[in-house]
Amino acid sequence: MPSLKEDVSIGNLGSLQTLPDSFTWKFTAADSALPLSSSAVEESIPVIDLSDPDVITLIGNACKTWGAFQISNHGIPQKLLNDIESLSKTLFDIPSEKKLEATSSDKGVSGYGEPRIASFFERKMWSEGFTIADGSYRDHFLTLWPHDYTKYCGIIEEFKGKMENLASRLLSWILGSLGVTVDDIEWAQKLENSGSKVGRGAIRLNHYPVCPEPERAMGLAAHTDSTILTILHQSNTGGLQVFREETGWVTVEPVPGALVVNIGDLFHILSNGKIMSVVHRARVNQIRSRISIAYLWGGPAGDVEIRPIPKIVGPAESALYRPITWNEYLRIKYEVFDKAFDAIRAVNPTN
Ligand SMILES: C=C1C[C@]23C[C@@]1(O)CC[C@H]2[C@@]12CCC[C@@](C)(C(=O)O1)[C@H]2[C@@H]3C(=O)O
Ligand SMILES: O=C(O)CCC(=O)C(=O)O
Ligand SMILES: [Fe+2]
Repeated sequence: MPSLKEDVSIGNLGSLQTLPDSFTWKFTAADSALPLSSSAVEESIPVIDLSDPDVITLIGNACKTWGAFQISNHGIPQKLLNDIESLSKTLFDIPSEKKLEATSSDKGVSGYGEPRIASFFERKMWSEGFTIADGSYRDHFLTLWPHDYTKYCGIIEEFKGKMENLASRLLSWILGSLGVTVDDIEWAQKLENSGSKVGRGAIRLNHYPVCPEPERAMGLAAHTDSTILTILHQSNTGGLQVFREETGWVTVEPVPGALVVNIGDLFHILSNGKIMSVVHRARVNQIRSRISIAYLWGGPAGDVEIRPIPKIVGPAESALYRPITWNEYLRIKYEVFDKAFDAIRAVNPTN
C-alpha cells in the first residue's frame, strides 16, 4: 500500500487522527525528560520583575545558570500581545492551500513554512510558522488578507518597534551583569543614540496544532537561536523546554503577561563564552493547540561585526571567536548548524 506520509502538508496537521511515520521521533530516557506540567515545574527558569532594584544581578544570575529567564513588568502592552496572538491564530486558521501561497521563496526569508532548522533533522516537526525577516512579509499579508492587510501590518510594525526597544534595554542589563556597558560596544552605542532604529530583528509566528501522539512527536527540535537574544510570547499553553546540563529538559510554564528571554549565539560570542546560548525546543500536546511568537534580535544592521567585547576578554584571556556579521553567522549556521561555534573559533587567539 502506498504510504500516505508524502501527502501530509504542514498546513493541516491539526486535522490528522494518527501520527504519520515521517513525524515520529525516537526519544531516549534522557531526551524525553520530565513530562509536561509535572515535576518539570519544580525547577525552572526564574521570573524577573524588571522594576526590581536588583534587576542586573537577577538577570546576570539567570543568564549564567540557565541562559534564559521570564520577565514581568516589561512594558509591552498586553493588548499588543493579544493582538499579535490573534493575528497568528487568524493566519494559521486560513485553509492550507491559501497559506501555501504565502510560502517563503527562500529559507530564512519572510513567509509561511517549516522552521529553517528543518533540513538538519530526518523527522518532520509538528508545527507550522510564518517568518517576518524583511519587508516582503507585506506582500504575503496582502495575499492572505486583501482586506485586513493594513491592520495586520500595523500590528507587526508596532510589535517590532516595542520589542526592539525592550531588547536594547535587556542588552544593557546583561552587559551590566558582566561588568561592561553599551559604551564598550561601538554599535550598541549607536543603537542607543538612535532610539534603536538601526537594529535588525526577525519575528517568527509558531503554531503547534493538537497532536494525536505527542509523546512521539516534536514541535520544534532542539536548537539555539542565532540571535543576540530572543524574546518570546507563548500562549497560555506550555510546550517550551530549555536544556540545562545539570537538570536535563525543563518546562517553561507560561506565566500570564510574562515574556521569555533566551540568550542566543551572538551573545555567547560577545561575552567571549561567559554566557552560553540556551538549547531549547517545543513539545506538543493532545488537548490544545499552541501559539508562540518569537522576536529574534540580531543586533546591528548592515555589515557591523560582532566580536568578543575587548573589556570582557581582558588582558589575561584570548578572544575565542573571530569577528562576524549576523548575515555571515546565519550563513555558517545554516551550513553546519550545531558546529557553528567551531567554524568561527579564532585561529590565532589574541586579546
Ligand atoms: C533571522 C533568523 C533567525 C532564524 C533564522 C532566520 O533567518 C529566520 C527565522 C529564525 C528561526 C525562527 C525559529 C527557530 C529558528 C532556529 C529557525 O529555524 O528559524 C530561528 C533561526 C535562528 O535563530 O537561527
Ligand atoms: O514555541 C516555542 O516555545 C519556542 C519557539 C522558538 O524556539 C523559536 O521560535 O525560536
Ligand atoms: Fe528558538
